[in-house]
Amino acid sequence: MDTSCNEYKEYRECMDYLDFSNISIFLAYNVNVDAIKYYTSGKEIQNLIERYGEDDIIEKYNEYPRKICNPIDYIARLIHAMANGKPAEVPLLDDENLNKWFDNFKYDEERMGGQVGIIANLLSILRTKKVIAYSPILSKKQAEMFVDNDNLVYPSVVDGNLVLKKPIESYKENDPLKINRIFEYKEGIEFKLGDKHIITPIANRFIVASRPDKLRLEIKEDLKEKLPEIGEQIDCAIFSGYQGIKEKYSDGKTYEYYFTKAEEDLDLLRQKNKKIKIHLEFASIQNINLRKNIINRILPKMDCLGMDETEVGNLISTMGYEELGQKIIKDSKMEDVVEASKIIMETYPNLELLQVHTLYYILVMCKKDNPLTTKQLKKILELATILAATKAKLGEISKVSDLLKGLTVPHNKYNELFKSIVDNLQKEEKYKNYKIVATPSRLVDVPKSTVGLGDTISSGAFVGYVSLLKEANKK
Ligand SMILES: Nc1ncnc2c1ncn2[C@@H]1O[C@H](COP(=O)(O)O)[C@@H](O)[C@H]1O
Ligand SMILES: O=P(O)(O)OC[C@H]1O[C@](O)(COP(=O)(O)O)[C@@H](O)[C@@H]1O
Ligand SMILES: [Mg+2]
Repeated sequence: MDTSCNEYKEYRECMDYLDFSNISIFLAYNVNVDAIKYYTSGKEIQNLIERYGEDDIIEKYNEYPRKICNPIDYIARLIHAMANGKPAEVPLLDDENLNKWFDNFKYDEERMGGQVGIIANLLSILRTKKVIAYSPILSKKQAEMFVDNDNLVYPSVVDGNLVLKKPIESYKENDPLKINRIFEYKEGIEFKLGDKHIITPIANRFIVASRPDKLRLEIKEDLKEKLPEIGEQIDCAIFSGYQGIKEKYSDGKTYEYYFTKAEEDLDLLRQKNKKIKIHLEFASIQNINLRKNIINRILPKMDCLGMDETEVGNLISTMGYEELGQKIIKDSKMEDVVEASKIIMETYPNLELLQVHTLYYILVMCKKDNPLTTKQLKKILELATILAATKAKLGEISKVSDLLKGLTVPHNKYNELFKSIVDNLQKEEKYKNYKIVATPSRLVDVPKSTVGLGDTISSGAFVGYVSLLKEANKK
């Protein structure tokens, strides 16, 4: 490559911001296999509609099922997602026949999935000092999907001692495998439902998330005792996957039990190291009761929060701001997202950084006295857009130099507009105690895939933040 070209200079500058070699991180809880099917034309959707009956699908479409209990629920929610072009994830009933029905699709590829799986591989490739990735189950196939680097380890307890070994040396022969089905669709796919003529407005993904009864979102007792020791070895942590908690399990345990455990995990991790920064990656949580529990019990223990536009809309609606939430889900206007962010930060003063990624912009809000400058925050967001564009283009980021591909994707056309919105908001009296920083996305027109882009953005921005904070605190 010509090292005197602008692209290379930008790449070098980006690399200066991408020095994660001073950061050790703990990740919990969700890892799975993403089985991905690409819908490339409306014909397949039209066939599904004909096969399962248009009237029944329309009825379900209007009902808006929050759990997939049969093929019609699936088709109805898939159509919703495709019509809006918004990211969506719906849990699947844990039922053998339904799983068999989903197995009948021809999946185009299998990939590492789940916030922990995606983030662990990314941060390992980006040369983070140490990545300790935990999930309650680790089968051989799952372990093989982790990148085989020395900086990526899985925690176990052997003879009463904490042992950090590569995932491939840590799997358990009888552990089950969790598979989520991902339905990716392109922009411009056309089909009809009743009198609706649907054209997908943008490429996006619809996730059918498995919720096996056997999988419990928790850190097993022996390892839990070691959390204070893990805490001493890390600078930060990302917790995710709470959307996988079920209200009730076959042995009578309930969500209350698992949320209590989850709260304990966070306290234990911080027990001997109060400086750790902890990020929550929010997700699509269909069940309102579970969403409330995540908000009321987990959010107050977090330092940083990351979410997409639908998730911020759902979060703020659940906090009682229904109208604002609906507006954000529909239009994702920056002014509304900033208003919601302020409400969230005021309600949860423990939050020092809030990050929202939308199709057209990525935004952070923090308190005015945050030690990082606006310029530094902007650079972190810039890095996040390059990571997202690279993954959107290639499907996977396999090496640092792949980021050159992301750099060739220009910012979208709303750069000046976003800049003036942020400048105006920042002048408003009500935001005088906050820093608001935004950058336009580098939108890939025809992405290879979109699943995992949010995890990529959030982890890149969060670790970039912690890394710069660590440097700033040294001075
Ligand atoms: N086609 C795309 N090119 C670049 N970046 C994209 C593209 N589509 C989506 N994005 C970004 O990824 C997040 C998705 O976040 P989720 O948490 O996975 O919903 C989106 O907000 C864009 O910033
Ligand atoms: O809720 P679950 O079953 O843990 O699954 C989370 C899903 O979200 C993902 O982590 C992707 O998230 P994003 O697209 O928001 O980055 C998938 O890989 C995974 O299938
Ligand atoms: Mg996401």
